[in-house]
Amino acid sequence: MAGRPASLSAREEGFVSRSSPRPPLLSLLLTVCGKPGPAGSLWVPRGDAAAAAGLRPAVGRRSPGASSVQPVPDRSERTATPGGNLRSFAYITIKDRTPQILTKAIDTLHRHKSEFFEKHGERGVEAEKKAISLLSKLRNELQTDKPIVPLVEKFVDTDIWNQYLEYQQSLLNESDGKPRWFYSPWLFVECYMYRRLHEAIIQSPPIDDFDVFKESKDQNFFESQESVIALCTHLQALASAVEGLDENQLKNEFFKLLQISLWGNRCDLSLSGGETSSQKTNIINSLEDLKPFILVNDLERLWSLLTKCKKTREKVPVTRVDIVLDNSGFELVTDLVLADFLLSSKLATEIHFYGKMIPWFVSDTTVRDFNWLIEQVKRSDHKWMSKCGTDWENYIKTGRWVYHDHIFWTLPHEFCAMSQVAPDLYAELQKAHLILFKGDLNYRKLTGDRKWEFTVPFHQALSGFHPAPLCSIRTLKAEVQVGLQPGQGERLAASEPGWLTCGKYGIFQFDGPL
Ligand SMILES: O=P(O)(O)OC[C@H]1O[C@](O)(CO)[C@@H](O)[C@@H]1O
Ligand SMILES: [Mn+2]
Repeated sequence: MAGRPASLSAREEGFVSRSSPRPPLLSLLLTVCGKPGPAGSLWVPRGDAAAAAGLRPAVGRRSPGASSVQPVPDRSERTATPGGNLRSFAYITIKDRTPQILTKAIDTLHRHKSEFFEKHGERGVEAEKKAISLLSKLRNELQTDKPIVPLVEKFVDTDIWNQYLEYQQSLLNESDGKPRWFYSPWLFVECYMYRRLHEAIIQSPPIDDFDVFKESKDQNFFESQESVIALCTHLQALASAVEGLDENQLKNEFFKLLQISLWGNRCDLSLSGGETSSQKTNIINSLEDLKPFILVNDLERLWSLLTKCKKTREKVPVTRVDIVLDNSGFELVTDLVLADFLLSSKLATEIHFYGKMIPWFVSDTTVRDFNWLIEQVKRSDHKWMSKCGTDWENYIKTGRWVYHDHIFWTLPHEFCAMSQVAPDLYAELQKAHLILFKGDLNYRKLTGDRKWEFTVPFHQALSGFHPAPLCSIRTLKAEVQVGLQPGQGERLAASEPGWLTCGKYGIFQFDGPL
């Protein structure tokens, strides 16, 4: 790739330089993300520079009167890949992957019809029909690029979502009409899709607590059994040896478990359109081979931070590590194994987890998934696996592990808006000595999903979001990456056009005092 054009770097395009009036909350959102606001433009499914600025492309790009969006080459500045794939990842996601996910959700509801009948009688069947019809309507709206419509139910976050929709509307010129699926920021429409999916379910009582993704999440866990056993066995062996480890050995093990947690992030089910994506081989054996794929490696900084805390434990008895979880199934096991080790190695004394309040991006962890997985691990026939489950349950009972729910994680806002939109959550995160953000979606929200230059410092891309020292642990599955060495991104692009989105590369990217 010939690098990002200077015209797209470090500009306030599309975010702060608008003159149209905004509702008060929206103006607030613009100011909290730093003055003059995050640089770089947003990813838009049918994005070119104008669309990225929130401006509609010329009407001619859409066949007049056409009921569906025709695939057209995305001539966005980001597509200068050798070999010439002219479509952005955002476009492909909204055009292909999200309808596929909706189709799978509809199919899942169909397959549970008799279960709904057994549980709720005719009402269950009627509810299933209703949910399916709402989801089909949603799929149609998306595929035909209809306007984004407000949410209609009354859930805890309905008002804030609708305010955010107004904000998106306010970014458009009067003649542009309503925000639409293919011409709005990708992060926003992708989140909106999952929120509308949830709306379809909660509008269909008595099956309003049905998680259409539960089955796939559970399947991912079961298919990864061998790796889970290997990990639990490794963890238990480590726990019994940990006291005798010297500083270097301990550091080595810490790095190993962090890398396992990183590669666990390859198992998300949204990138694969809801298809199975589990860990079938023992990941511990692959760590050395995978090292060259770590593009940013700030592990030493995590180590020095936590060892410093450990050394001053007499003065400050609590070291708290917060983990903003991503996917359930195998990835969650890797995170819990890491969390367990942090306690047994005394690198931390308390772990706080954050999950999603509603089913999200197919495989994201909800409290139900969290509890279910621990229960499964505990009930295993395998001695060491079951020991892990018992320990984990005890950590929760004794408060060494704490699970938090917050609706902010399933809002479309980038994290620099958190201190204003969810000050209670921001205050909670401020109590941590270190926050680990798992996964790609969290990275997109940390960086605002903007077209940053690859060399922009991570600290800058966070746009004022600094609740505590933090680290993103993420495999790359979206076209945003900051903090690279000069030339690094360009070299990767030249040798591997899909490097940003294929999930093969990973980062440990830290922000905090040195
Ligand atoms: O589970 P993760 O690592 O957040 O990955 C989910 C990713 O998959 C995608 O949905 C792929 O489209 C991205 O939008 C998202 O960032
Ligand atoms: Mn996820």
